[in-house]
Amino acid sequence: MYTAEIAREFTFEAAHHLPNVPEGHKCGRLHGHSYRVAIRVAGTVGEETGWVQDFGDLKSAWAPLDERLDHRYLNEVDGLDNPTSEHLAVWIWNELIAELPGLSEVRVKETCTSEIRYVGGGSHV
Ligand SMILES: Nc1nc2c(c(=O)[nH]1)N=C([C@H](O)[C@H](O)COP(=O)(O)OP(=O)(O)OP(=O)(O)O)CN2
Ligand SMILES: [Zn+2]
Repeated sequence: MYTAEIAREFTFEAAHHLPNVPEGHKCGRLHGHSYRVAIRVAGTVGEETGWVQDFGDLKSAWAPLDERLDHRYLNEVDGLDNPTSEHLAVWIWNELIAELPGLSEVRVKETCTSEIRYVGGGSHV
């Protein structure tokens, strides 16, 4: 018996602006990103199954979120009025945790060079 982590990556396209940045900050203007999201699930590798969880479960859990995020204006999505990558990662975590109780990490990349990683916990909105 041993534990492992599985991960799956997803992409979606969306527009946003950041309402709370200082005046003149480029991110205050409407713009878009090709977002990349990675979700990880940790658990015991089943003796019979040989896996932590079916990769397909991660895909199924993500599907309704893709519907709510892809080609959307994120500021209009309920709970994402200030859609920083950090807030988006927490939002994704909160949406997935019931479906994926082993969720261990959500990563969000809005550009090739920037990434945020959320592992749950803390107090947040
Ligand atoms: N900690 C965070 N910082 C920034 C966020 C964020 O969500 N969390 N978001 C932004 C903007 O969304 C911006 O679009 C991305 O900015 P940046 O990483 O600077 O992207 P660029 O590709 O424009 O950067 P280059 O300098 O051109 O490579 C800003 N900060
Ligand atoms: Zn942006």
